[in-house]
Amino acid sequence: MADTPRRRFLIGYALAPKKQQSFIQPSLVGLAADRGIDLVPIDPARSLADQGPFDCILHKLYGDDWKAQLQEFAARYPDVPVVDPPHAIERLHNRISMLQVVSELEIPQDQETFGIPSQVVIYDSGALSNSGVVGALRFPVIAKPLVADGSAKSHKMSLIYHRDGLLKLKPPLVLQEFVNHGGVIFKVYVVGDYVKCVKRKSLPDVSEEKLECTQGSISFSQVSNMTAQDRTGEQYYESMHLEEAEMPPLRFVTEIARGLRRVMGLHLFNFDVIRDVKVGNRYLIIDINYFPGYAKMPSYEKVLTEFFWNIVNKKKEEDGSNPTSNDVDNEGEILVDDHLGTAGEVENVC
Ligand SMILES: O=P(O)(O)O[C@@H]1[C@@H](OP(=O)(O)O)[C@H](OP(=O)(O)O)[C@H](O)[C@H](OP(=O)(O)O)[C@H]1OP(=O)(O)O
Ligand SMILES: Nc1ncnc2c1ncn2[C@@H]1O[C@H](COP(=O)(O)OP(=O)(O)O)[C@@H](O)[C@H]1O
Ligand SMILES: [Mg+2]
Ligand SMILES: [Mg+2]
Repeated sequence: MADTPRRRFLIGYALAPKKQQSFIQPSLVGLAADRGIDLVPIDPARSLADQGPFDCILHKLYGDDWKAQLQEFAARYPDVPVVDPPHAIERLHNRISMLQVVSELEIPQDQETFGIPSQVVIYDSGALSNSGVVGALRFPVIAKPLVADGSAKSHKMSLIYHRDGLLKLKPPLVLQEFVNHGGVIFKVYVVGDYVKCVKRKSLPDVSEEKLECTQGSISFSQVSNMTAQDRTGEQYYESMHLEEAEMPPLRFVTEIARGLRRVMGLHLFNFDVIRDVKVGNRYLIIDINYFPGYAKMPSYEKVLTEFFWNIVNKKKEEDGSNPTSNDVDNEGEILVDDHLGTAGEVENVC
């Protein structure tokens, strides 16, 4: 007797063209197809509810029209998961509400502690010269656009050495104390119950001497995404030995990832963590991003395919039955495959 054909699942994705190009690689589409999952593009210009039928919607699009489309879809197909719900993503579009979630985490802080850098939000230019507002901040500070909506503008930042450097800034923005962290940033990628921490180059430390003799400010954008070419001529980056930087403890980043996931109700995000050089066991979360650049994660195809499989098969991520395995290639990075609810499964395969 012939085998019953295996059921196929349809995941519709709605992504900006650049994101589609980086994320929807033939290798991902192929691996997912081997597991019975077809990834198909959604046309956002057409009614979403009239496309499909889908077993899951995957998206990173914003705007009221798209939100209305998702709402209409959810009303018609309440059982189809939308990864992730717009209301949960939206708190990441503001750099204040984004980091408020960190204070909601209930994680014991024994060997390591965590938090966020001191910061103030500035809505109007007058506040930039108001001692009552900026007086409590220690310089240098980083000025970040308040809005984090994925636009190039929302990534444009300045490192400000002194108070007079604040005056040319354009609110609304967040002024956040710059914390010396040895020029290394840890990016923790979360895919459902899967957590992976990698290290990247960051801004160099600012010494007291440098602070005293430096005027004004410098502008930068997406430092950890810079290529070697972007940095040509900068001796600092050439002299840095990223591979020597110690990783944060696995259990610690995994607990934070798990806590953030629970508080935010998101499946797909990453967060940026720095380690305070002055207090070696203190970690600061400085940024949380929805649906980041997963294609930069080694074996992202496998991790994402397992995630899709769990979603369409309605596997509870907490039940320990997630088949995501630890055997993916990790190229010297920390890889944690955290089956929520099952203790002691954190693994360092560096
Ligand atoms: O494009 P990539 O691969 O650099 O990914 C970007 C992320 O880089 P990362 O994975 O953290 O190194 C990037 O992370 P950072 O903000 O640079 O920490 C953002 O998530 C960015 O999305 P958006 O512009 O904020 O909507 C991400 O951009 P999109 O891919 O979503 O456009
Ligand atoms: N408080 C801080 N102290 C030291 N460096 C920081 C701080 N905040 C940001 N940075 C540096 O600036 C970069 C960009 O800031 P981030 O908040 O991650 O913005 P983006 O959303 O554009 O990635 C970080 O990757 C890190 O290198
Ligand atoms: Mg960042
Ligand atoms: Mg960001």
